Amino acid sequence: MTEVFTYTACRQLSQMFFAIIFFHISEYLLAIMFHGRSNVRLSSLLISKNYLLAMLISLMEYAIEIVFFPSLKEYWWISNLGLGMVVVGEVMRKLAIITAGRSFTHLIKIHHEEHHQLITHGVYRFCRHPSYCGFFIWSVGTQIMLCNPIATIGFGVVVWRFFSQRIPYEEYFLRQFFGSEYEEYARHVPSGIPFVR
Ligand SMILES: C[S@@+](CC[C@H](N)C(=O)[O-])C[C@H]1O[C@@H](n2cnc3c(N)ncnc32)[C@H](O)[C@@H]1O
Repeated sequence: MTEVFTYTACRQLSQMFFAIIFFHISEYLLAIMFHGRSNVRLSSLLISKNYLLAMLISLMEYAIEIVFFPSLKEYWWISNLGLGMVVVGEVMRKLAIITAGRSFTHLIKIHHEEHHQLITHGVYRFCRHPSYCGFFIWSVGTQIMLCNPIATIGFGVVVWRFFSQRIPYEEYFLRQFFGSEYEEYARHVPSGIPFVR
């Protein structure tokens, strides 16, 4: 029993830490690649207080459950499904960043800059917000990978609410920058976040 417990915790937690470290370092490096070192702040690591709190709560849930309900963590098909979601979400987000290039900024642009072009090709052909869709899949996937039922629901609700408010705000400016071109794009391509038009 102890051996299984150790293997399970070691494997699931190391997958989690690798996923987090890879996600943030690659975000930072891509930001430097497209915007130059002098234009990139540490905020491009995308680590906020709320994010740290959410990750801490998820690790607390994991610790409590692996001690009191260890069998909950032994559903390997669920954990592997989560791992698959982490990979798919990560690939989707990074494809979005690489496709949009300089048009992709971590902060929402509220003034039109010359180099900012409307991107509608690559992954942007399938949804208007592939990086948000990728992050949504990635973040919920991390909790499914840990077999954390409460944090899975919590992450899903919080991340969905965050993007359901951010998308209309972001698109208000995209409509100002690109006018009818963006209207036409938005008419034919879904947002990529469930139930967000
Ligand atoms: C964090 S990026 C997210 C981009 C997009 N929402 C996504 O999920 O892939 C935010 C910046 O991308 C820009 N942006 C969003 N969609 C865009 C598009 N289709 N073409 C060009 N810029 C876009 C916005 O103006 C904003 O400054």
